[in-house]
Amino acid sequence: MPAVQMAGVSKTYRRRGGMPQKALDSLDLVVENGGVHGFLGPNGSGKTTTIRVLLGLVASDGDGEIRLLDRPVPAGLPEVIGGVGALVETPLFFPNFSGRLNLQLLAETAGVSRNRVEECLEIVDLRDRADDRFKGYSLGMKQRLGIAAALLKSPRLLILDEPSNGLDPAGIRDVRELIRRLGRDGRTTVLLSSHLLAEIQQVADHVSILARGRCVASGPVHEVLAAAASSDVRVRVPDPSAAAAVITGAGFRVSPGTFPDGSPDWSVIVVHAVTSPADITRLLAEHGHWLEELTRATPDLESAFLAITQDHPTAGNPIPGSAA
Ligand SMILES: Nc1ncnc2c1ncn2[C@@H]1O[C@H](COP(=O)(O)OP(=O)(O)OP(=O)(O)O)[C@@H](O)[C@H]1O
Repeated sequence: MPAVQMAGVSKTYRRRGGMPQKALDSLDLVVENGGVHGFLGPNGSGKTTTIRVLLGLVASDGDGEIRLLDRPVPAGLPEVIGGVGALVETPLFFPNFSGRLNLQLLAETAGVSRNRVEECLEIVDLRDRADDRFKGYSLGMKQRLGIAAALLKSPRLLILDEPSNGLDPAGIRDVRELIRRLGRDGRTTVLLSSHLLAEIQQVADHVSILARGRCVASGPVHEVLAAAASSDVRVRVPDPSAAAAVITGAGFRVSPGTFPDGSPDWSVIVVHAVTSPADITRLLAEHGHWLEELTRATPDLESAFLAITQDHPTAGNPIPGSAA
């Protein structure tokens, strides 16, 4: 059974005096058990709302079906919430208490043993600093303590909402390493929400991409990349602008390659939606353009993400013509 199943779930925020905002629009999401499932989407695409709905922190519009660890949400939440650990916002800890004491207090409330506190400190690599005061921790250490707190109850599902937000590069690296380790332990399924493509690409096995409150792509990371890559080819010829005109004239859509800084590189032509690369080779040869190079474009997740979300602009989804 998947850890998370959502089918046709919508959520509209209604604010007094404001336009209703449709944050989730008939969302379908399946998170299979095990490993790290990346939940990727631009700001405002509905990631946090999805997590809040899953945890019963906000109510959906009442349509569709939500199941968490195979129990219906919200009715069955009390049965399964003990098996879910979540880091949704920066957790509150006592600044003058040590990391260890903070965890021990939480463990007592949750009926968790002190041994487990030590295990969790070990998992997040904070044992050496466990007796230091929380307020002296770096942001990355604070975040790792938050993850340790979410792990206390040995959850089957760990939900992390943008855990790298605000961290410096070293903090990001440590949190990334930790998530990787957790995904490999075989007991925990990690649902990792992020707008940072590199983060998802480096740690997730599966990814669901959200745009405007809908899931627009889902599957193993390499398959999502391959699907986005399969129809683009990169072409190098001595006279790119004349060749681009020929290719466009034959009905193909082209765009320039990109330099690492994101600026256009017109020495490379990217031809989109190519079923057979041989068609491009023949077309160019017929017009006297001899190929120096033709390769399938293999975008990183960032390009795939942009291509996939291009048709799904985000920034909230006000419902036209309606008043709150
Ligand atoms: N409490 C709220 N009241 C009204 N609108 C809201 C509320 N919370 C979120 N929204 C709107 O719902 C949409 C989805 O927001 P949400 O926070 O779920 O997206 P997100 O993908 O998590 O974005 P971010 O990465 O910026 O947190 C946005 O348009 C947002 O402005």
